[in-house]
Amino acid sequence: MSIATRDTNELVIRSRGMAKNFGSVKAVQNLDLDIERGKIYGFLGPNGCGKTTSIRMLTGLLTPSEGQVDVLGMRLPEQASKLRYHIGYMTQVFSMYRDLTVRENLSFVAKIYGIHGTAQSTRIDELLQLYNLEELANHFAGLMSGGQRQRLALAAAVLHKPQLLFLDEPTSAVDPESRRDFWEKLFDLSEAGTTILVSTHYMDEAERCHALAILEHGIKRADGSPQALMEEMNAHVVELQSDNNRQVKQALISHPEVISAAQLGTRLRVLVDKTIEQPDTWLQNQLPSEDYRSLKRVRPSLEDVFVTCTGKGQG
Ligand SMILES: Nc1ncnc2c1ncn2[C@@H]1O[C@H](COP(=O)(O)OP(=O)(O)OP(=O)(O)O)[C@@H](O)[C@H]1O
Repeated sequence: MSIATRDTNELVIRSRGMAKNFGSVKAVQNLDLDIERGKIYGFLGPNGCGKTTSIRMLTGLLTPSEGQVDVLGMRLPEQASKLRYHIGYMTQVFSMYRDLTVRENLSFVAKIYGIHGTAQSTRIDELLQLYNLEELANHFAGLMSGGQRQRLALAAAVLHKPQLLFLDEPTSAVDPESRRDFWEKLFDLSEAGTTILVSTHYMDEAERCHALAILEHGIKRADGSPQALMEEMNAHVVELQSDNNRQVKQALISHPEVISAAQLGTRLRVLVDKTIEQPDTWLQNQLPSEDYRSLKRVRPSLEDVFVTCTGKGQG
């Protein structure tokens, strides 16, 4: 059965056991994904965890070493050339021509997709307006700011109205305000039915996704909605205030039950293994009372989930 013919919770991307080896480097291992239509799905992980390699396999640009991959009902790599007309891909590195103007770049992309004449100029005018590029239409892409380039790259990626959009770390070179505006555009696209797969190493960005996978060393450590990941996290979070945080931290991380103790200004955010039923009482028993001024349980964040499932414990 073609997976694109289901009408409820239709899967746009389904992979089983997807893997890629580069010689002895296992860039992606045994990756299972189920991504539903219209959702914004995130790949969260540090540099080198396999985000780009996974995206390149899902776009059909790279052949997996192993596994079964279906995207928009097309089997990869066999149907990769057909898939290309139905997806948009915004690469990590700015890939527009720097010595062409904004309009010329968009016109070039339109021609690749066979959009000519009035259809082309109408669509380009629409995109210039939508992505706030009208006044920059005749500017050279190479002379624009990070935020402007990003808007141009997004306009180019959606020019042919793809059903599925891949964005590889799209906001790493832009300021917070441009990031916020960019995410507004992504929600507009999602609302209109476009499925978006976005990779990031920013926690706040991952938290905006409908669902995400946390990747480390090419392995999926966890997946689900940000809310579910936080609720199901394998640790309790306790914050304490102390006058000698450095020392208290050292004392705490010597306990195997303490997954991490991270200093945040004057606070220490401590992740305690879920097997400890009363983490606040347990911590009080481990520390002399003069070592802290206050100690309380707090709600987990996505960063806590990331630390817990990747073992990045001593941060
Ligand atoms: N063409 C290649 N040849 C050899 N090794 C590669 C190749 N492409 C990626 N790798 C290796 O595969 C691993 C995953 O890389 P990948 O680029 O997918 O990670 P990433 O999460 O996207 O990181 P970044 O954000 O830095 O791009 C890394 O160890 C990388 O060095």
